[in-house]
Amino acid sequence: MSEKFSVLARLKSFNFAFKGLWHVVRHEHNFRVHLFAALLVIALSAYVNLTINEWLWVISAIAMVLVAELFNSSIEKLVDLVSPAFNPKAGIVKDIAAAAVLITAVAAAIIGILIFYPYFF
Ligand SMILES: Nc1ncnc2c1ncn2[C@@H]1O[C@H](COP(=O)(O)OP(=O)(O)OP(=O)(O)O)[C@@H](O)[C@H]1O
Repeated sequence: MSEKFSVLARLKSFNFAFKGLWHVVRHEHNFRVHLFAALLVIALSAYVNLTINEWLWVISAIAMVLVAELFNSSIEKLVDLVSPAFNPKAGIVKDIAAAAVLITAVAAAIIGILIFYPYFF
């Protein structure tokens, strides 16, 4: 049977999500690097006064990278939990999660170049 809707329970879920976010901000260097880059890009976007459409692309690209980084960190933690010892399969799982971040970062870089190039050259 499904539970009754509770505003308090929903607020607690938000709290768990922020707890996870705060954990990666404090402990994951790669996430901090991407977050710092995102803040720089947002500042640059405000400086050159992007159009609404350009803002949509920039925000989507930033979110895509940060979300991939969060899933990557989560998968790393899960792998460490279920396979603390060396295991080639565990390594592949982590490598694939890292590859997902790489793809999003390359796509975000291309989006950034296409959007900002006309403002500077
Ligand atoms: N249990 C394991 N068994 C086999 N190989 C592993 C294992 N854990 C990690 N590896 C290999 O080492 C690489 C780095 O794993 P690690 O957990 O140290 O990530 P990381 O370097 O902390 O990543 P990031 O820098 O993104 O936080 C993995 O991509 C994988 O190739």
